[in-house]
Amino acid sequence: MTEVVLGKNQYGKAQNHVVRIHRDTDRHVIRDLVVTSQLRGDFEAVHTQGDNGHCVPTDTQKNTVFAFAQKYGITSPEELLLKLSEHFTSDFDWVTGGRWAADEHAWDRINDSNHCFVQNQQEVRTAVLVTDGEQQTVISGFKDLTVLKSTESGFEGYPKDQYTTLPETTDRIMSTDVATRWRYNTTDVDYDAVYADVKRIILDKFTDHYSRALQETLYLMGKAVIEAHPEIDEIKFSCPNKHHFVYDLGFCDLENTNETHYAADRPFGLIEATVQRKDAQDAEQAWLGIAGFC
Ligand SMILES: O=c1[nH]c(=O)c2[nH]c(=O)[nH]c2[nH]1
Repeated sequence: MTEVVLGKNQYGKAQNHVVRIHRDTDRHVIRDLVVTSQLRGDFEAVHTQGDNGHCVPTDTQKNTVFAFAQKYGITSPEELLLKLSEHFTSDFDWVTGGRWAADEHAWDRINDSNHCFVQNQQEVRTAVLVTDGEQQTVISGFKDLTVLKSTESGFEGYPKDQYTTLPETTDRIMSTDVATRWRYNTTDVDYDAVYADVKRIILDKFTDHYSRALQETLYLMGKAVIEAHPEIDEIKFSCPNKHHFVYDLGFCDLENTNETHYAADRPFGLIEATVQRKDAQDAEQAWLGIAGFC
């Protein structure tokens, strides 16, 4: 007789798109979030017995996201996720944890208007909260922050074999779409302020040195974040190296001294790294469910 058991599971409502206007004064504030709520706990019977007695509907989870946005406002994505987690784990005693995630699109004011906004397409902010019993782990980040430096980057000194054709360079374009996530070692955080500061550090570091490889630049970014923020134990990056090749215009006798480039969209280098506080606690469980490296 083959024995079959239920393994790890979680369920909920994905991608609840909630736009909350804070309109206590004429100067409105907009928070635009896509929120996913998933519960973990004793859901054996719903899977194996057809017994929904423990199955808090995904529809209820969706309603709770919108109700909490209204009731508490959205001060930061992370704080909304923490409220959802505390609610579900305290109101339903078989819910022992879960995973809550939010992507946030930022809006800027048009001409400093009180109520007209233009979407800021710079990056998408991300937040994940994983709750397991008493343990709450918050991982924040962003993706799709496209940056480019037109000089102060090179790549030399690499090993060469019979397959190497890449010429060494001390002056190339370096460009990437920064995707990063960082893990907090506490939930006592001013999430919006730290977010703004981590983004500032990453952009500052991108500019402040001659880069010998994208790897070096990512490490310097991560190191600066960990040094400046004791509440962050590790930060991960996943960054494409968006190659820009100097276009050979010899066919029409035009000189091209590092000016006109062919921006190749593929293949691309893919540079991924974790920078962490030495001796920080391992938190692999919290990273599970994050697609790709980060
Ligand atoms: O910054 C870089 N890192 C690499 O590992 C690499 N490999 C490559 O071909 N070009 C580059 N550039």
